[in-house]
Amino acid sequence: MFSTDFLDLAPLEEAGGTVVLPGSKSISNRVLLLAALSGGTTVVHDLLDSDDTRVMLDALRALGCSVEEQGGSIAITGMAPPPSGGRLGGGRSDVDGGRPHPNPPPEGEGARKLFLGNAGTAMRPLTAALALLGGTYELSGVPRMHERPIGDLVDALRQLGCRIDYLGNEGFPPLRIHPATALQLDAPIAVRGDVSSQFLTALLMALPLVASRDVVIEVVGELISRPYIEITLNMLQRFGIAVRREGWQRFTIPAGSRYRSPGEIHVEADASSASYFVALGAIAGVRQPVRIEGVGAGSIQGDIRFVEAARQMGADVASGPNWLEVRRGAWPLKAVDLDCNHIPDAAMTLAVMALYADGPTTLRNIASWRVKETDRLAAMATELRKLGADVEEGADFLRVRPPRAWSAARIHTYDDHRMAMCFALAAFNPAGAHLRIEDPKCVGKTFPDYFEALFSVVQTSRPHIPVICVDGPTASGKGTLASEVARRLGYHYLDSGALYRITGLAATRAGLVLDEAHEHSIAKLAGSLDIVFSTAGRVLLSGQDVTDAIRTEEAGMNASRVSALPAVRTALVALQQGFRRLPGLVADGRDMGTVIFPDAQLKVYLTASAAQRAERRHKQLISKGISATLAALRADLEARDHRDSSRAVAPLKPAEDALLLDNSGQTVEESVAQVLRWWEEKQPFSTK
Ligand SMILES: Nc1ncnc2c1ncn2[C@@H]1O[C@H](COP(=O)(O)OP(=O)(O)OP(=O)(O)O)[C@@H](O)[C@H]1O
Ligand SMILES: Nc1ccn([C@@H]2O[C@H](COP(=O)(O)O)[C@@H](O)[C@H]2O)c(=O)n1
Repeated sequence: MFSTDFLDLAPLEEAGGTVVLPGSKSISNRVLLLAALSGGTTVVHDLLDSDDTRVMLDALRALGCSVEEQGGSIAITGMAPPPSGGRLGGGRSDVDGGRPHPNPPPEGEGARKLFLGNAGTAMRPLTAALALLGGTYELSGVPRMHERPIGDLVDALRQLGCRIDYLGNEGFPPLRIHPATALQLDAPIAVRGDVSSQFLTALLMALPLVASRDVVIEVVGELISRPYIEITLNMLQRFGIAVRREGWQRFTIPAGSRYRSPGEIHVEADASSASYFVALGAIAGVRQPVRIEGVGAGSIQGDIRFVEAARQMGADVASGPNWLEVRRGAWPLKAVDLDCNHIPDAAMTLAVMALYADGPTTLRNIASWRVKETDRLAAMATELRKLGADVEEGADFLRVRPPRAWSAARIHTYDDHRMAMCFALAAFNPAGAHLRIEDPKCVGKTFPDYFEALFSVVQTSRPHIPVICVDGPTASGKGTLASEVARRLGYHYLDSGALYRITGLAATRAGLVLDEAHEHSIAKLAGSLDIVFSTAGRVLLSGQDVTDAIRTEEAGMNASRVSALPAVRTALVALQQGFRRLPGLVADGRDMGTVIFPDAQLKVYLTASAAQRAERRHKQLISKGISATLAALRADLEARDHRDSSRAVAPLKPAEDALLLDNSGQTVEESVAQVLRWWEEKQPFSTK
């Protein structure tokens, strides 16, 4: 996951390849709660690992469920019934025993506190289940969760006899739940269906816990987002509850319903997450299709119907039971006028596809967007306008006219995963306008590796991929600076010196003398090195860890010797240029800006006085327990600098367009800040 402040997207050109999608959030959180409410153990395969599922798992643990990792799957052992099989919740007389028994708060504590982040799929169903199960709880979340309505659900539960207080604003979390006194199950329970379908879902999942008789739920108003109710009914069926339904207005939980674990259950991939890759294929699947694995025509998720909408806009989609393949069909895409009530989440992706359409696109019946992670109608309109689109925002619709002139834009994401994911698709704009996605880690809610997945199937020409070069003499701090700048920007990092160090080490180990007479043998060796830079910061040569072996002063000197041989340098060019991958690269060395990436967008030539550098290296070695004298170190580095800058090929020197940075008097943070400022000044959406 990209945990940077922002992620800059270079102009993208095409897409093609395969993505395997993570599990559905909607199914994952329903399955977790149902497993917790069932007796015995349920092994859940392909569970989504994201912020919202982590929040649910933490809550279930706090309630006394056992949660165990089992070879990539999760085993949930449900809340046990009370030891005596007796009644729960303060001695209610109308419900039977044997129901799940949440872990009560420790003696003396008022309420068990559950923090549910911004997960509506945890807040709503847990409110209903805990209100019926008994015990005292406080349910809270992030500030936005406290702005998301829950009043209709609380009203429905209060009709039943549940006792729930608002701890902040009336109608919104945080909530305090007390044990109910007596439950009224004889009259139908009325719940509004036109604000969020999660209220009905919450009741459908909670009421089987107390269905000593038929329990009827009546939906007031037009039920929105019906496909999510279909998922709920489907999951309930898998856990032994056969709800009877009359249209979309009346649902009956039969008397004697009781949760039964299916033992094992597979979570299908997220159809809403698939929408970004369906759109990707429609926009950029020019020479090859984008293949999506994990979800397909057989999906139980309503958002799979996004495929129909994408087809209407021109996407060429082939499908199998659990895969989709999407290519560009009509281009530009065809403008549409659509009722999106059945695909509220995925419809956000249509709003971005509309940027590439041949006329205005209208998305209707999307009022529910206003009460999601953010007010998505307002957020969408604001951010689409930044790109140059003409947008009309209605109470429950959005009309998008594609930009006449695209603008580079910083996309604010409002802590809303879907804003980040769908806006990334604007990077294919024909104007090549740059895009900055703010707070990219918000995708962690449902698809933590979204951007990694995206980068694995998109292509662009090399010159579009940003590169920052940091060249300079030894011990000037290039590696320290470059790796930190890469981390802050979410870019790849190339330590080109390590390649020469490895070559020197491999050649020495092969018994080759590091001189001109062996130039071609060393070059041949350099061209065939099996090198891995591990994510843990280790360097492997043919599977062997050489991290420490290449860091000695001797290895540095040997690197300098082999690097003076032109054939060796040539042998390493393609390898180094191969590091230029999306979303960008920071490379440090001696000739990054002059030879390897002459078109780099920013070149920095980093220096410090020889005395400073010798002192830094001295400290570095001493801290590793390696003894050295300042005088010897200074002599060594001056000898190395001399060899590096006087060699015939790619000598150490500043590129003509490099910015000079003498960091003798600077801290590491000051030099990093300086380079990031220079980088920012080069961005098209710079505030300067
Ligand atoms: N601006 C700075 N102020 C103080 N110390 C620094 C600064 N930059 C780097 N250092 C320290 O100097 C030492 C050498 O830095 P680093 O290894 O990054 O240099 P380098 O230029 O990459 O060296 P080489 O070319 O030999 O690989 C490190 O211990 C680092 O923490
Ligand atoms: N682009 C580069 C990088 C390094 N070298 C040579 O390798 C030696 C070791 O580099 P470090 O950055 O790890 O110290 C260095 O002294 C250079 O001789 C190079 O030529 N080109």
